[in-house]
Amino acid sequence: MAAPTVQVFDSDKNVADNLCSLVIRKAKDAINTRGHFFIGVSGGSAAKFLCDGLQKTETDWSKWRIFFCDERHVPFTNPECTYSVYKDNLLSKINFPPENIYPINPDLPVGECAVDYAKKISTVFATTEVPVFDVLVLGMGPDGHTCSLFPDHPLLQETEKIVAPISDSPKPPPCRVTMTYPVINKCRCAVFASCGAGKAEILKRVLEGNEEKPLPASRVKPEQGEVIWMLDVPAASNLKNYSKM
Ligand SMILES: O=C(O)[C@H](O)[C@@H](O)[C@H](O)[C@H](O)COP(=O)(O)O
Repeated sequence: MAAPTVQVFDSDKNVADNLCSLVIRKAKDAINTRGHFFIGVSGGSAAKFLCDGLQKTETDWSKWRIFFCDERHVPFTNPECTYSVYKDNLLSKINFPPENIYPINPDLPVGECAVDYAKKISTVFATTEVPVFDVLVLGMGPDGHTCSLFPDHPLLQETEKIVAPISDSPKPPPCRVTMTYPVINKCRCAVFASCGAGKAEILKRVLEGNEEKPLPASRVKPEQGEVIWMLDVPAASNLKNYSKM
């Protein structure tokens, strides 16, 4: 398990550009070596970065399989739905086979929905083992949460399920479906994109804190994979050691 790589850029635009370049590079490698590219995506600013940047790219979209690191348990028509953000702002603009993106089924009650989503992932990966994602694109909230894994929440202790429901999310909406550490920490590459001064304090704790009860974002430590943090200067401003790209 290597230490996280921290990359600091002079603007959020450069964070977005570099995030998209990394994803495209990883997609190319995965398609060349294994035939498919399995990616998990998140909401928030990471969604905007990916939707804006990836639509300009050349890739074989038929080889992509897109899943959600977490999703709000709301109908697709609800503006809070992360799947619809990608559908409206990326998929509608590229030639993407609609069957190769896997939203949750929000018509199921949240507990069943999580079970159904875990099954969907295992079916697409065609494995009974924990699936290995090529890339998980993650965001981090100002409380240090990532996916829908929040500080001090019992889901941080999940060791079996790869996807779990949550119905008491401190960040609204309260009901969500989220990947858990057993699958997150099997991925080949986890990349966080975090921008803005509002992230500076928590980033110092996440990256340099060495805390007894690590914050959710600090617990992203893929056994065989890498963790990359892409930050802008304001987000990185409290860190001791970093060099600007
Ligand atoms: O469903 C959600 O609420 C988001 O996925 C959320 O977890 C987000 O990733 C972080 O809050 C960081 O968001 P920003 O990068 O926009 O600050």
